[in-house]
Amino acid sequence: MTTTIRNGTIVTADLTYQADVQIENGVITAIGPGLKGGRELDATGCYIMPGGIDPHTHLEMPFMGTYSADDFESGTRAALSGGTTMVVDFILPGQGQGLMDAAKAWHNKSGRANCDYSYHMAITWWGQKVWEDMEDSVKAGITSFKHFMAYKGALMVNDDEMFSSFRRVGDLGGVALVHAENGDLVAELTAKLLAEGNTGPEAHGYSRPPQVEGEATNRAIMIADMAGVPLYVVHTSCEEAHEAIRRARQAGKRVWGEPLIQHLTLDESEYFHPDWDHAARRVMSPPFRSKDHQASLWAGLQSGSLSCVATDHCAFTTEQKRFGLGNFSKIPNGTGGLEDRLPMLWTHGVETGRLTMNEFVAVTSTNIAKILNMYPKKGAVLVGADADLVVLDPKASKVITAAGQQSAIDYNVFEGKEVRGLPRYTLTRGQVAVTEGKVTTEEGHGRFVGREARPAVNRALSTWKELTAPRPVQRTGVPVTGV
Ligand SMILES: NC(=O)NCCC(=O)O
Ligand SMILES: [Zn+2]
Ligand SMILES: [Zn+2]
Repeated sequence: MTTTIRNGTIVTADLTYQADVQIENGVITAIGPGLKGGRELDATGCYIMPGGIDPHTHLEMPFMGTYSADDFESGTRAALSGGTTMVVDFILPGQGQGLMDAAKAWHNKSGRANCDYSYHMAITWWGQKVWEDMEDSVKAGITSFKHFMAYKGALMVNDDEMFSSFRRVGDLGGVALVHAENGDLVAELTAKLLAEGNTGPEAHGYSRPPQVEGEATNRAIMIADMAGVPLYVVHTSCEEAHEAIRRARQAGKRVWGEPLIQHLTLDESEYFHPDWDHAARRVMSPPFRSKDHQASLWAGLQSGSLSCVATDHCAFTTEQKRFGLGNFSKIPNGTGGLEDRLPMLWTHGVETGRLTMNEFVAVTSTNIAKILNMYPKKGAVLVGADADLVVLDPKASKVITAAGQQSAIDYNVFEGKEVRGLPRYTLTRGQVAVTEGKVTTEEGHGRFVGREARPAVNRALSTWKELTAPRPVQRTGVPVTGV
């Protein structure tokens, strides 16, 4: 099956130029002027870009006594509808559960995916079995390992466990990920707020101030440095965390930060809304911050100290959010955004002049493809790359509404926002899944993308560690005192 995208402008992370793109059997086979043949898609006035890659989703995730409402079918349908052609979801082993056992459960769920997907493995407990399974995980193509420094009593791991795990990840050539919030302090602050009668969703933000994120981000960076492992910090939401990442990068450490589209465009005032449901629907961790923090995140994307824009798509219905009526700490944490990430970033990033089009591609697709070692199969418009593409129409606009979305939930945190930069077409491995808002996804079309370990970075880090490791000084002429 041949498809040709004609008359468009190709925009990648480093180039902008006019050319047609030809696709055979899901792969880009030719790029150049005057291509013809097969099914022809007109891209006049549009940009042909690598499809978005969302490195942070939780589809059908067991969490806080329930499951997130979007599964791999509705979640990836929402993704494609908004121009995202790949998601990376988190496998969450239960306490005492083997990593590969949990991976099997995730593979069972993801069989319904409409677009390609990959996984990060969460380290939710520590022991010999986990240490052993981590190698099997890497052999199975799951080479990034997430550590929750928050959610005490549930997913949280302690510093000693994190240090052991980070060293193992380093030895295996993987990447360590962290949810960086100080879980002990969050638990203390939560108990105090509840005891003082602060039970509403606005207290969620007070329970997780920027200091708990800044402290944990800095701690994770230092532990990763000692372990000799590259570190990816998920959902960086505030200047304190960004500052730690910026400083680490300037000092030569291999650290990346990931702001979310929600933190870039929504602020803490949402939690003070008089409607409890409105506020609770926006409860996520870290919480929305002040506009000063937003400015810091935008500056990070502009300067390159922050690398990827994700969603942390973890959507709960209003009914699920109401588990926390009378106690904010029981509101399931998470918001949606898969369908809206690209148009929101285009509108608030490219249209405002904060980002160039090429930077837009870098932070929505190419950077994470490189970090997770799947470039140029993903994240590229190159001959031989998978034809995961978005033909983005910069003039097409819509107003975001829950009624018009693919996600299974009954609201949208971006409700009422007007956006531009919509897909004229979204292609997943060459298959057209979206045509000007009409969604024609195929359940089960998505394939698992296994990733090789990336030992080069880790080898560089461990070579430096080895060179600078403590050594006894060999002295002469000093009397030996024996034991
Ligand atoms: N972010 C959030 O509130 N929910 C999803 C789980 C996580 O990433 O912490
Ligand atoms: Zn998290
Ligand atoms: Zn998450």
